Amino acid sequence: MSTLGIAVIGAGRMGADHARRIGRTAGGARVVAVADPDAGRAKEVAAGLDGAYALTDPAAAVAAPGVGAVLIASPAAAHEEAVGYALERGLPVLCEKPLAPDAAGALRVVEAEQRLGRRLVQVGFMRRHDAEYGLLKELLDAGGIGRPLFLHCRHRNASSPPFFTADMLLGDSAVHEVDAARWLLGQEVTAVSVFAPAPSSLAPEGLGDPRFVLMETSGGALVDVEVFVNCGFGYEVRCEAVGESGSASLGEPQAVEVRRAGLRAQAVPQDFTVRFADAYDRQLRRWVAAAARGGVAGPDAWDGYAAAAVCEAAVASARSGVRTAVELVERPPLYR
Ligand SMILES: NC(=O)c1ccc[n+]([C@@H]2O[C@H](COP(=O)([O-])OP(=O)(O)OC[C@H]3O[C@@H](n4cnc5c(N)ncnc54)[C@H](O)[C@@H]3O)[C@@H](O)[C@H]2O)c1
Ligand SMILES: O[C@H]1[C@H](O)[C@@H](O)[C@H](O)[C@@H](O)[C@H]1O
Repeated sequence: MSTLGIAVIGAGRMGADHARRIGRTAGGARVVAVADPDAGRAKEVAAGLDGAYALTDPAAAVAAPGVGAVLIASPAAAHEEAVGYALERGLPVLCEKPLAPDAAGALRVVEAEQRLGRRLVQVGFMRRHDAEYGLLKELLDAGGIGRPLFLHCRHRNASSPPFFTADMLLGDSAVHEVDAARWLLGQEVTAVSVFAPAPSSLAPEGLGDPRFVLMETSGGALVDVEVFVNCGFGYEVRCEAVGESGSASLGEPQAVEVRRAGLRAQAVPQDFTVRFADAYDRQLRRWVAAAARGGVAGPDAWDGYAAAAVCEAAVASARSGVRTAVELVERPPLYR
């Protein structure tokens, strides 16, 4: 089997992390080019990879000799353009979430794939590759707790980066729960309402952190999400599914429990690269195997579009204070 050459677009935190993982865990692939407008970052990441070269132009990286697939980890606003470079060349793509910052951009990707007549774009909703989420999905699909009535979700980050905005709290963070809910339930989100307590005085001003998101689904379930990106104590993602005949939950701490000095304690992971390390590896292995055959293995461009549309409605609801319906175009046959 020949080795799949990958161009990594965006050499920040996630680009660097994925690039390292490709060499370590995704057999049959290697990074051949790294592109970032910040030449120093591209060089630094490429230097840690055997034989990869650094560029500042994403289009040139995608067109570089030996590139057979593209991993995009630039900021959301740059995703659509980079996906376009890959699709022009018929190359498989793993694009970090969100597929685009708005539904219109994500829909243009769906339309470009339809013109090609092939699904080439996978979106980096890595929770679908997490072992606990996988078990919950199997249980729900098997009817193990009956018809699902509720998903109660919590999404907490220790702190948000300096560039984080109120809209990103929904489009960049809660977007994971939007995708997970659609996937776990096998239903679309039809309406969304966003509520907020008085913002945490410990969060950056103007961020409106935390938020409470309530989603209604096509099958009559309700999904609530606490998104709190400056909780201070660590990274915590939990989900409890409640069905007609039982409940199931994930995200309880997996760490060793220590009893000392009158306390019983377990460490909380400090960020996503720890909590979802296995999921990122599994996502890469599955994508590399599928990309070598010219396809995808996980959430596709339609999923990226549907999630973007829900987040856009959530942003509208957060601004207006009003329940907002989610409008989706008809699902094209390519994604059925
Ligand atoms: N799946 C996850 O758990 C997860 C976690 C963190 C971030 N993300 C996603 O990954 C993406 C990147 O996030 P990050 O935390 O690595 O951000 P980052 O700011 O650390 O890195 C982004 C990099 O992209 C570069 N860049 C800017 N414009 C570019 C362009 N037009 N083309 C190529 N590179 C460009 C920047 O110079 C920077 O080096 C975002 O979409 C984010 O939502 C996903
Ligand atoms: O980009 C990151 C990433 O997607 C994390 O998984 C999520 O927990 C953060 O809230 C988000 O900002």
